[in-house]
Amino acid sequence: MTTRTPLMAGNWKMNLNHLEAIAHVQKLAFALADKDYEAVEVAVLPPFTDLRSVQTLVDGDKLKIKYGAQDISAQDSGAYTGEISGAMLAKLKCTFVAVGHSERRQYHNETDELVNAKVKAAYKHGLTPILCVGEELDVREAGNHVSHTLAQVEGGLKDLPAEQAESVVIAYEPVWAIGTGKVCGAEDAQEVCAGIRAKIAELYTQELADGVRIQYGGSVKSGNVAEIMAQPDIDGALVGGASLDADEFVKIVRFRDQ
Ligand SMILES: O=C[C@H](O)COP(=O)(O)O
Repeated sequence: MTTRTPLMAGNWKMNLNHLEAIAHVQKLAFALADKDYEAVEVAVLPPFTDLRSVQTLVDGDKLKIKYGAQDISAQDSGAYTGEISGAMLAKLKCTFVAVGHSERRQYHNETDELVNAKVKAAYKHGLTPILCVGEELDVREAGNHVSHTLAQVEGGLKDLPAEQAESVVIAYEPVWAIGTGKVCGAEDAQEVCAGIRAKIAELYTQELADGVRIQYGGSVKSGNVAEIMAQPDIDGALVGGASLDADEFVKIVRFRDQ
């Protein structure tokens, strides 16, 4: 049986300036240092303006916490005002980059085609994309949540070679559960995550799909993380609001203790 190391990632969204970021990561590192958390990968996704400060801290103190960006340009360089390239993120030694978060899809009209180009840009620069997918409330109510989400997975991975797809992280985030306090039931989330794994097996191989990590995101807290992580096809969490509270995020990382 394939063992997948859980990935607990905090997506700070547009919160915490670079000074607050340093204090926050120091707090996380201190709180996590007193107990072995080797079996869980921990990452933070700060705003772009914090990344250099986080890199300096992580490098300087040799922290095990990984970090990444919340978005990436599909372009390599040039006249794209406001965009940040994969090369820039790689230079800051980012490990991860979130791609296609629902807030990017909703507020910046990101399509599956653009998301796919961003996934490819991430790999081009040695970054691991966290491909975010998930349905809106009306889609869930119409019973089309699985097909909708699988279409986003297929679109995001289009023409991606197996040697890249094998390391992709998929984050299933039902849009109606993001920041609302409404958690998708663990079994409902499992249903979709199992579907995602089956779709990846169909696109590639079962062996490849068995190694891909699938996160759940949407109002994850210390109080519900254990039940979510107990699902066989859920390998981590993409945590928004609760990741801004260092003590709460540490509890989420230590989901096995909850
Ligand atoms: O990327 C994280 C998700 O959007 C979840 O956010 P949330 O934990 O605040 O619901």
